[in-house]
Amino acid sequence: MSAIIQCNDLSKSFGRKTALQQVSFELIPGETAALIGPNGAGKTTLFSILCGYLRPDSGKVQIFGHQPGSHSLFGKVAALPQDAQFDPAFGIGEQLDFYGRLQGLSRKAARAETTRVLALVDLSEHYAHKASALSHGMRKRAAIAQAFIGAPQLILLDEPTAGLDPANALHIRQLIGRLSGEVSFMISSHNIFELEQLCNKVLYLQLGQLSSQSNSDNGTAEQQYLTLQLEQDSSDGLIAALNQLTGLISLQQLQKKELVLCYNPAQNAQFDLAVLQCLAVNGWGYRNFIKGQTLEQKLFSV
Ligand SMILES: Nc1ncnc2c1ncn2[C@@H]1O[C@H](COP(=O)(O)OP(=O)(O)OP(=O)(O)O)[C@@H](O)[C@H]1O
Repeated sequence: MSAIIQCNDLSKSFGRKTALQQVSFELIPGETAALIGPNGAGKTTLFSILCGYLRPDSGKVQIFGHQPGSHSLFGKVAALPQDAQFDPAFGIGEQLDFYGRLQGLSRKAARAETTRVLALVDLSEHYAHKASALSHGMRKRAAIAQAFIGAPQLILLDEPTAGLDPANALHIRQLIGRLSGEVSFMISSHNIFELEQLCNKVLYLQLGQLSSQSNSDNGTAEQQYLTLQLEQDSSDGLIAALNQLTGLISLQQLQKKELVLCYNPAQNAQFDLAVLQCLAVNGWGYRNFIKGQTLEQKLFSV
């Protein structure tokens, strides 16, 4: 299967500051990738290289087999930069029309495309409004609409929900989730929970190096995980009872109310049911019963 993004040994420095060091990864069709890392890890630098705004010092990067920024990618790759801004002097619809025109659409087609993408982000009524008249969340949604213009096959979103309230962030997550069957996304965010819901591939950058690439599978045929969030603090009695269950490999207490159970499904295909029964019989309540580990647990081995 040919890769959508292919990065090999990508390095980039700014003076003596190394922003990326021999970063290699690929994104294949059907994958939605999360780019995670602490402040200064190199996420924006990597995005800028993928968008063709910056050139790497060394290494190779190809998108759909072409160099980032190349003419062949015109209309195929769209991006939402972290600090995307609209000109405060013009209506947002007019500016979206302009982006459509830049993609080669006729005036009429560009207007129709603006109508479509404004509806996607729930801003249909705001065609004529200037950016300065919109709230921060609405401006962010309008910027995201810009990335959906035309028919891009890859959309790079740098912190798409940063600064949004929970309702607006949910709206954007739902939109990305809905479109991810048709379009490939690469998304950077500090919100691990959000990325866990949206992405099936995780790239973890730290000090410019890719320290972990995990596909969000949840274990192997021999080893599966259950995460249990309890209503009350766990007790010796509860842990002793769970330790009796057939198939249990290990039990880890992450917090007073959170346990991760690793088990072998070949030894007990109904392990999850057995856990629920054990809780019910003993009158122990639970708030959440998650099949698998959370992304936070996987990345940071907590
Ligand atoms: N134009 C630049 N000139 C000098 N140093 C830069 C430049 N751009 C980035 N850097 C440095 O490169 C490193 C990576 O920065 P980058 O912005 O890519 O990180 P990031 O992971 O996007 O951070 P954040 O989460 O804070 O946005 C940082 O140490 C930063 O200071």
